[in-house]
Amino acid sequence: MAWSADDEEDSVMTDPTVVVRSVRVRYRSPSSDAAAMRAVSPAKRAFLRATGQQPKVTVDALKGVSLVARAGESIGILGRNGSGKSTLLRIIAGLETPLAGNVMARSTPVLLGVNAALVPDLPGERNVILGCLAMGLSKAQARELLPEVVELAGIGKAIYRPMKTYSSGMGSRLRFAIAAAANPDILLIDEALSTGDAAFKERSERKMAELRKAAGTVFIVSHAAQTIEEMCSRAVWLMEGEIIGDGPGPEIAHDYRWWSWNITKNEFAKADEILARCRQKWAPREPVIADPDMYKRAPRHAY
Ligand SMILES: Nc1ncnc2c1ncn2[C@@H]1O[C@H](COP(=O)(O)OP(=O)(O)OP(=O)(O)O)[C@@H](O)[C@H]1O
Repeated sequence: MAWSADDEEDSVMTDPTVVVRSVRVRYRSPSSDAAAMRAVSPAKRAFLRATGQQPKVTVDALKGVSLVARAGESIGILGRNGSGKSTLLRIIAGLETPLAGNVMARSTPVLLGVNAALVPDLPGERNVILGCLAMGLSKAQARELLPEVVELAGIGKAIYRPMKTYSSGMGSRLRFAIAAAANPDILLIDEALSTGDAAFKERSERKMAELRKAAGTVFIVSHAAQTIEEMCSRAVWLMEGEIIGDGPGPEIAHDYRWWSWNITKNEFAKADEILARCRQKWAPREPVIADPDMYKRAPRHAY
């Protein structure tokens, strides 16, 4: 089902694959900022200094994010560095628990991350088997998929070399091929697709179209508005942990690109205008699910 702002069904969403409701994620991180040290009590400051520690500060990575993904959608997640894109993917993958809110998924999402559990000392082909096993496939299924993964990754004879000898682009391509070959219902991709050449791009687009056709959902994180524009039916623009806009891929990517361009040119008033327009036109909506039983069937996180 294509995304449509005018779609009456938008308020009651049918066929959801992933539901993210009011998710907040907060990190506590040590900080060398002198102001952070000044903010703690004198006793605590003395303790931290004596033990060589730094005070902790709070980072609100996601500040109440809601979205519903539906079967057949490819959803791009756009935003500047530190806007919360990877955090959102990790939350959807169930790798982190939110401070508040919850995430439901129709099936276990497969996250293709830069830290996918592969072994740098082993050749690419051995890592394909390991990756498939990690996604729950049997050894026989993994062996069967090997040629398809090798073809999709398209890294030639490098497949026989240890992964630690790969360029970052080659590594990303192999990880994408491993994750996609298992035909997951929900595939989460963090920045892999911008690293390939034209042939890889075409193959990966074809694979993603296949997954979507099988009524799956693909999430793609990218800084590159063009990747989102070309590959995603829908896009979510994140800024400082909040959704600025959630709408058709090309339109959101266009707004994001214009906003970024104006920021680069120090045209802050124009950038603010684009932001305000996008917020107004493509504001995220609180999910209302046609089948509330889904929450009972597939709880991933509890309040
Ligand atoms: N483990 C962590 N501990 C503390 N802070 C974190 C942690 N992980 C992420 N953050 C902070 O949360 C915020 C969002 O980070 P996130 O990695 O989700 O951003 P991003 O949009 O994916 O960035 P990038 O485009 O640079 O990959 C950032 O301010 C980041 O510093």
